[in-house]
Amino acid sequence: MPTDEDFADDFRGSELEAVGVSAWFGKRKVLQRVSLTMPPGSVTALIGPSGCGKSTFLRILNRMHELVASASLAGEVLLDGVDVYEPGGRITETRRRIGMVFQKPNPFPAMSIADNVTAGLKLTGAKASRDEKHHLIEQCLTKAGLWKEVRDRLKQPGGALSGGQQQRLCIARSLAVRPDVLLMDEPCSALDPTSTRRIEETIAELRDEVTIVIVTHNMQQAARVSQQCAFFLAEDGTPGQIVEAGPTRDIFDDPVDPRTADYVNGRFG
Ligand SMILES: Nc1ncnc2c1ncn2[C@@H]1O[C@H](COP(=O)(O)OP(=O)(O)OP(=O)(O)O)[C@@H](O)[C@H]1O
Repeated sequence: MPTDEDFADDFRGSELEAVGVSAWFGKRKVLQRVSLTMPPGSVTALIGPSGCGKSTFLRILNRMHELVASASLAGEVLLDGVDVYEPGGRITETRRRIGMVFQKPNPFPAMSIADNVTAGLKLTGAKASRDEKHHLIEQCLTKAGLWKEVRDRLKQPGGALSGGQQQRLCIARSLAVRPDVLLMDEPCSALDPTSTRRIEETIAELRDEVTIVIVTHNMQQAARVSQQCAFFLAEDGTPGQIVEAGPTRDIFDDPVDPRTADYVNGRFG
């Protein structure tokens, strides 16, 4: 059961590194030798046109890719230097340490707000007293920027919240199992501009504690929230590759590759 001290002392995020990652669906190769370091204390944005493999790459990072029957992959994903695909490695532990927030908010709609936050603890087998749970609920909802809005209605169903609130509830649920990395797959694409801003503020507040990797189609959002960007491209039916990765400012203001400049300036994609 995580305590305040855990969050305060060692909830600092981990380094995630993809080394030569390729991916297939059946015989079709969709990613070609992608390498990327995602450092702690920072937000890495994955950008690029539709279909270039950003979501596939994200799902490889926490072993969700293998849930698809036809899917296969090559390469390594190192979490603090240890390959998450190492034989004998525990999938549930990888998915606990590397959490995921999806495009569409997916709280358990009939479950209370409070129970939604602690829902992941059952999967990890963590035991907690009532007081510990209450403390964790407040802590995670606070970190997700939702506590003040819901503290008087914790027993109401998660499905009764607005879309933006539901997404912040999902972030709180992810945080409750104390991840080292949080993957976010277009977390704002179903939200209005105000809710989007609220999530972006939450991301900014969380990045000192958990390494964040976010897929976004919104270039303004990538520029606002990330410190590092990776531009993916799958040209003419070839598998997706990283054209260029580096500090966000360089990718937007001084990219090396003309294709990066064209993409971030909205000339294609
Ligand atoms: N479950 C699947 N089965 C077969 N092919 C898939 C599957 N999921 C994705 N693909 C294919 O893999 C390629 C990469 O898809 P992916 O969703 O990773 O791209 P993306 O860059 O995230 O796209 P978008 O920005 O539209 O979400 C695409 O050609 C897609 O059609």
